[in-house]
Amino acid sequence: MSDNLLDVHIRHTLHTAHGVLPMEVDFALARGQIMALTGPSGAGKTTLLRLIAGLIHPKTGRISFQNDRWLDSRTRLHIPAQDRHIGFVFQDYALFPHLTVRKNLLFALAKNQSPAVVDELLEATGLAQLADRKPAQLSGGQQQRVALARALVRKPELLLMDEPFAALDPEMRYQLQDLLLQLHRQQAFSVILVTHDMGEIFRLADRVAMMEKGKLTHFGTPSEVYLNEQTATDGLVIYGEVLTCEHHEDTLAATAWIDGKIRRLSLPLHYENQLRPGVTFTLHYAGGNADLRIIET
Ligand SMILES: Nc1ncnc2c1ncn2[C@@H]1O[C@H](COP(=O)(O)OP(=O)(O)OP(=O)(O)O)[C@@H](O)[C@H]1O
Repeated sequence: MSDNLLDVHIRHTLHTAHGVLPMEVDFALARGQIMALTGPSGAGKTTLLRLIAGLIHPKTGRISFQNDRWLDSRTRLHIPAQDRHIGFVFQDYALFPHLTVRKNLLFALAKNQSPAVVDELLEATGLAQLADRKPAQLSGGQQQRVALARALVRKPELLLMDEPFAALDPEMRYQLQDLLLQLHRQQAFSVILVTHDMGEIFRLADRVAMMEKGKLTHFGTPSEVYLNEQTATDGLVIYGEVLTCEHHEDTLAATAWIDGKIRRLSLPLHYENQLRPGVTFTLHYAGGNADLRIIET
């Protein structure tokens, strides 16, 4: 069996406000990986998700999933969306407003599938106490938990998420990212996640695909894609947000979002407990002495 879960080669035409734009996308996603799909508005990110899901037909292309072919324009093969093993999560939750949380999940069951999975997911997503409420009686974060649980009812091996946490406040976004990572560890599905949030990319993604005007311009790990300059910070007072932090021999190697760029910082080990991802800080770094102040988490 191939290590690639998903293999995508698509040629399509985007009909933009400024005219027709050719879309050309080729990439492979390995089993269990989380891929962030990012890039400016109108680049074609949502269209790519819809093409992978089978909701729209490309002009030409091939898509394989595990050992199955979902699409092959040469043989006119097009497996319909409902027969591709995919879960979907959108920014606006897209829940049925007239159904309770439990019924929203039950509605997603496949024919002959045991409803036991619904209770498992309600438990795993912390929704068991809210199962009899309707979506309007839930916060945005709770509604997105329901949407995530519902997307996992059929135990998909691929989850497509279109800016799923963008409408949530930072704390709720962080909680939902954690929940996604936890479910991902337990169930080992792969994810393609459209996001503009740099913290989210570094926190969640194994791979980043950057898209512009219908084409992938960069593909690689977050560090490969974003970290192409090292910064001398000696003597500077800087303000930033921690993205990652890990031991590197006898120092802490952190990446941080500073002045609209990703920077690499080398800091004394004793800051380890303070420098968690998501923390914002000021740092005065001079001659090997770093004076770090945490602003908020
Ligand atoms: N089915 C389609 N076929 C061809 N073109 C489309 C289709 N759907 C949308 N478009 C056009 O393709 C362009 C890209 O749209 P898309 O929604 O994929 O961008 P996006 O990168 O997701 O942007 P955003 O970040 O704003 O959501 C837009 O100009 C849009 O009008």
